[in-house]
Amino acid sequence: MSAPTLAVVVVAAGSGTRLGHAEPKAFVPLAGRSLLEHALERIFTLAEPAHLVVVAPLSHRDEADRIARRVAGHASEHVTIVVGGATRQESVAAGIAAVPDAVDVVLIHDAARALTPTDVFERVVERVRADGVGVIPALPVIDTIARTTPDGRVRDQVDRSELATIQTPQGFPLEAYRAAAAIASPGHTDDASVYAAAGHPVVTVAGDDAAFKVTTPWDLRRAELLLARARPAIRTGIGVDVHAYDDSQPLWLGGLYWPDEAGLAGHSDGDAIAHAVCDALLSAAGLGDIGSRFGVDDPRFADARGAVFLTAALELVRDAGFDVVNVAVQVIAARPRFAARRHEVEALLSRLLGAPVSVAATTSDGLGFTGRREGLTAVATALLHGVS
Ligand SMILES: Nc1ccn([C@@H]2O[C@H](COP(=O)(O)OP(=O)(O)OP(=O)(O)O)[C@@H](O)[C@H]2O)c(=O)n1
Ligand SMILES: C[C@](O)(CO)[C@H](O)COP(=O)(O)O
Repeated sequence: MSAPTLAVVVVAAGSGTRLGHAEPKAFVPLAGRSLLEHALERIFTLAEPAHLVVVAPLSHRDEADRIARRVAGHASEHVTIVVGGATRQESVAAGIAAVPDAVDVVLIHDAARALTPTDVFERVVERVRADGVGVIPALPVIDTIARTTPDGRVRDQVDRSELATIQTPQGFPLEAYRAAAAIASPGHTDDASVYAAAGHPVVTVAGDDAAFKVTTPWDLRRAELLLARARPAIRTGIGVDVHAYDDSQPLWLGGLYWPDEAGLAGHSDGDAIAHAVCDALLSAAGLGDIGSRFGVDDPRFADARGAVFLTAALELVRDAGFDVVNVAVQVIAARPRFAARRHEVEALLSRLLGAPVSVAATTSDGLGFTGRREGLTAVATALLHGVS
């Protein structure tokens, strides 16, 4: 991919005092994913490729890096993570400094506006490119606005037809924005005011109700409800896992220990059934896969039994607002002889997942690597039901 000429700076370094969670706001979960991840997903569906700069708190720099690279996938080379400052304005400055020089248009976006639809980004970019001005999404004010005194008395009303509420992303020609930011006084609460203070024109395009800033616990609940409504009630997923036999290892399969059988090689205990089921659950919930969720560098999962992975995957799926309807597994292997313990495996997995799990097994009639008794394959499907 040639170097993008668009950059998006996502500011995610705020603490979220008004939301009141232990972790910084951008890392608070919303339907199983962080606010930051939701925000980035909507940026990576932009038609125009963009260089992404995420501005994170020092404490969550590595977490931001993991999230951004997971969402960016093959575009990860165009991701930069920087550490933010004490105010939003300082965080934006840190982000802008990291934007590559090949960029000509920059968008500045709040991670807290996690559900901002992609078309708002597109409207802003299009207008900056067309007119070379600063562009901000805006919505009309719908409430009556009054000027009040510090002790709560109403002084007068303000003509709301002249007012708008301002959202992000806010877009600018990069060079002009950098020059404006270099001479800006502190205390700006958005980027358009930095740009306008240097004498540049700023225009509005239509904002979107879904681009609201998650600020209070009520906002988070509203975001959860919006996602629940958008989510289809039923989802299916598929998972496949293959492991080679390793005579020096004990066999753990379907959560059970199989004495006198050759084990399976692999990270953790090589339980291909449990791993395929995890992938099916995560895939159905749109939560990635076992490798990206429970990486080999995560000490919780070194040498972990299948049940540990299944319990962790189930927790993620439930946090994302789903219940498991059922899981089906097909094992393809010459050994172990499965029939004698099938019911035991089904009972154990069903108990772990709180839903029926059925397991079937077949050989491959001597064909392929399973036929040559080199390894075992497990294929699983999962059906989930949205509950929130
Ligand atoms: N020092 C800061 C302050 C804010 N932000 C980011 O700017 C956006 C808008 O700020 P706001 O929602 O007000 O976030 P907080 O400052 O975290 O919230 P609060 O005022 O409740 O503490 C958020 O995405 C936030 O992460 C930032 O990157 N650096
Ligand atoms: C940039 C912004 O989201 C536009 O509405 C807003 O100004 C951020 O202000 P905050 O005081 O940092 O929440």
